[in-house]
Amino acid sequence: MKYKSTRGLNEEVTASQAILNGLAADGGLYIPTQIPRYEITNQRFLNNTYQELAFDIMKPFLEDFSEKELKSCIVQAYDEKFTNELIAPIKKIGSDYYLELFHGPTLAFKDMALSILPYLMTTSLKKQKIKEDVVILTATSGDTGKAAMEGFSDVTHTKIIVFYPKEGVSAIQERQMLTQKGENTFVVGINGNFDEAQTAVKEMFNDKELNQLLANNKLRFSSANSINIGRLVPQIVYYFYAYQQLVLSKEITLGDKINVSVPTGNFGNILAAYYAKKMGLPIETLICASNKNNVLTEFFKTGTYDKNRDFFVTNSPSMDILISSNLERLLATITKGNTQRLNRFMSDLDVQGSYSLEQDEQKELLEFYSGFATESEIETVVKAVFEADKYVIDPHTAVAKKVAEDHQKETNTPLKTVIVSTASPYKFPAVFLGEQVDTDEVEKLHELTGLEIPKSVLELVDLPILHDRVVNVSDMKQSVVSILSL
Ligand SMILES: N[C@@H](CCOP(=O)(O)O)C(=O)O
Repeated sequence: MKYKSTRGLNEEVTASQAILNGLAADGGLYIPTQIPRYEITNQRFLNNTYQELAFDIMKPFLEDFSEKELKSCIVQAYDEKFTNELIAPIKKIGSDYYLELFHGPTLAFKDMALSILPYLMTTSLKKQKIKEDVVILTATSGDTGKAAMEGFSDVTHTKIIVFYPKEGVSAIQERQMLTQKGENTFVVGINGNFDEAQTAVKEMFNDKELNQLLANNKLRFSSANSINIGRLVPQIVYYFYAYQQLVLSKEITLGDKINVSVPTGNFGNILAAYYAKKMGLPIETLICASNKNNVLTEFFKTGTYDKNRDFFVTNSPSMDILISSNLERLLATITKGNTQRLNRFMSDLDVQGSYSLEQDEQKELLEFYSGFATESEIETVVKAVFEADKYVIDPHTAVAKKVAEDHQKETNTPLKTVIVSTASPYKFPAVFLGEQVDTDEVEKLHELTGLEIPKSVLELVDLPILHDRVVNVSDMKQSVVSILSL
């Protein structure tokens, strides 16, 4: 198994090279040259622990990792830093199935991949005999940044620089980032939105002058965003694991189809579900759930992607995104290797802010159902779920729940739908409480719901603020130069 660029660069690289590079040299995203099959009827599937399943699913994607290397990465990643021994438990609430992906150290689904990425990265450095240190450039709308810094904190031969929209994350998300320890961690607020952060980061990856400066200082860039296949591949695992749990609890029979509803921003999480389906997981419909920044809803309904619209800062900030990077990987499947066509889409997106698929290219979109939730719908859902079942969900999960309901109403599907629960409600207490609250006021959520406050949230209030950089978007490159003393 090798990886190639979505944009047609005539070079195939190994998994460890793709992980180290992050982005291909032509600006494209790495995609696997083939998607391996995983038979859920195999003898091991139903008996596997999360860690064992992670090995079986990830191994074919990481062909140049030895069995010993991959097992060591998995064992170090999925350990007691997850507060639930199942790592990614399914909770049946009423007639819903929530796949809880927030039991990691930073309380968001990003921990599922960012707990293992540092190990994959350092193993890749050794495998490729690279003497340079890696600078992980990351753009975040709130969750990736903290999870990436936590994962890479004080990891030798790495430095991590995170850019986040200063006015576009929750108070808890910001405090989580600003209190991050580790000599090698840097976080920079920007006067701009996530799209601007991500675009500038991608530009830096392909900035020849900057890369030369890095090389002169024995450094090289990589990414902790889901554009890196080292982020994407570990995210495939929990879809199989969810299915396994549904079978074991007799909610479904092995072979039954299910739907998954995924809160979607940068399109990485739902793309992992799409890859799981291609590998053989019986998923009928991939429900792409957006917030008010509903560029993807329109895309799946019309075949036109148009980012020329207002950018809203919402109560589900991690999904405040209008340029969903990973959609490029879906386009690579849709265009069936016609990289000229894909490049046309990408340049149209750059130049005019939109592109449209032809009728025959829209067939693959039928795998998806799309919908969105407004801010007030999110609040209503959060409250309704609590009133009905005394279960607290975060606003991103509420988006997935609302769009799953829309899908159910519209299609009357008899299939079970897994709602992907991407963050702890304690990261966004304001939505339940109906008022902005600071870090020292989160017990209000506990008083009203009885939901246990995670230790890491309780500790936040006493941790010192360690980062205070804020820059304009146009100064992001300069801030990297200055942080790295280039
Ligand atoms: N929702 C993300 C945005 C970046 O997405 P990623 O999955 O590509 O890292 C965030 O919380 O930062």
